[in-house]
Amino acid sequence: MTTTTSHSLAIAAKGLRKAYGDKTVLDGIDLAVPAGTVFSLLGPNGAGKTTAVKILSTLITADAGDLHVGGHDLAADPQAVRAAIGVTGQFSAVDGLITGEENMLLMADLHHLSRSEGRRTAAELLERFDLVEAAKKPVSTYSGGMKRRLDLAMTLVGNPRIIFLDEPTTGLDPRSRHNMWGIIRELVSGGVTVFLTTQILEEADELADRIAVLNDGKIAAEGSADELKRLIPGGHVRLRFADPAAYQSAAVALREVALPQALGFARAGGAPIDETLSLQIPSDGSPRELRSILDWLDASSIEADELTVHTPDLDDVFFALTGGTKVPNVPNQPKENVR
Ligand SMILES: Nc1ncnc2c1ncn2[C@@H]1O[C@H](COP(=O)(O)OP(=O)(O)OP(=O)(O)O)[C@@H](O)[C@H]1O
Repeated sequence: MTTTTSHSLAIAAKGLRKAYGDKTVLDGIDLAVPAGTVFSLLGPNGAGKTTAVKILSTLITADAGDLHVGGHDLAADPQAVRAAIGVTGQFSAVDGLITGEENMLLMADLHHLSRSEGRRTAAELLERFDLVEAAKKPVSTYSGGMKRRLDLAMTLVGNPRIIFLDEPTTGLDPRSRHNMWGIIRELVSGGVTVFLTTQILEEADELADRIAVLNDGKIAAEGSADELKRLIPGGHVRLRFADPAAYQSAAVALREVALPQALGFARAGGAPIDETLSLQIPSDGSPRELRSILDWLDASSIEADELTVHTPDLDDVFFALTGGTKVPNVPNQPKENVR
């Protein structure tokens, strides 16, 4: 980022502020999104993600901030910004009463395309977004995934180089979500810049080059997914027992046996999680540490029924940075590798 000039930034915000009454939503945040990348803004409900999108896409004005989108000053030339961007998401322009094709043609009209060019663009995009069969049907009959695809297709009519996607896959089933991710990746490989807000941390992990976590009006942390994961502790090995007696003796052994501190056992004994008969041992998940844990289990004649390795994921980052649940004692996290 240090080498990125303001020239190659698709979105640049300095000191962006917005308050509603006495509630400060954005407390002077800085954003820098290089052209052709995906930037994801994460944050708990009400953190101000949509507010940021609305400001940067000219729908509402900021109270303060030096804001540039597509190289244009947002305050001085909002028209030029509007010409450079597309917005889809929570405030979608899709009209459910007319057909998908009619929605597309309406959009082509708004962009002052000629009749033939409008028809050609609509046909191309309907094809690209797998909506040809549905094109002549009212949008009210579309599934959630089809509506999102149409929404994005409509946004692309004006060939924007910067797209704001406000929670683009909320409510979609996993297949539709993955389809949408594929579409977004394709856009980015064509040079489009994507500003993405999402509640789905896996989505940011999958798509974003850089992620910023918004909390209490400030950017709590910013970086690539891997950089953010490295910010917080949370790696551990979890041993699960089917037999309460085996669990008990392992818990006692873990507390009593002097485990080598150098291997990260300083908090040996971890916090027993009673209902799940599980024990956690802080660990970076490296083969060396795993071998050491397995050796210790053998030497202590402890038979665990399951051993899982948990490395910090974006959920952990989110919890840690937004003041949520303590890291890492979150039982039954989905992203574990059972060994
Ligand atoms: N027009 C408005 N008038 C007053 N308060 C508003 C207005 N719009 C948003 N807010 C408040 O500003 C805060 C930020 O809202 P915003 O919709 O930007 O959050 P968000 O991060 O997008 O949340 P979510 O994840 O729930 O969509 C919230 O507390 C919201 O209630």
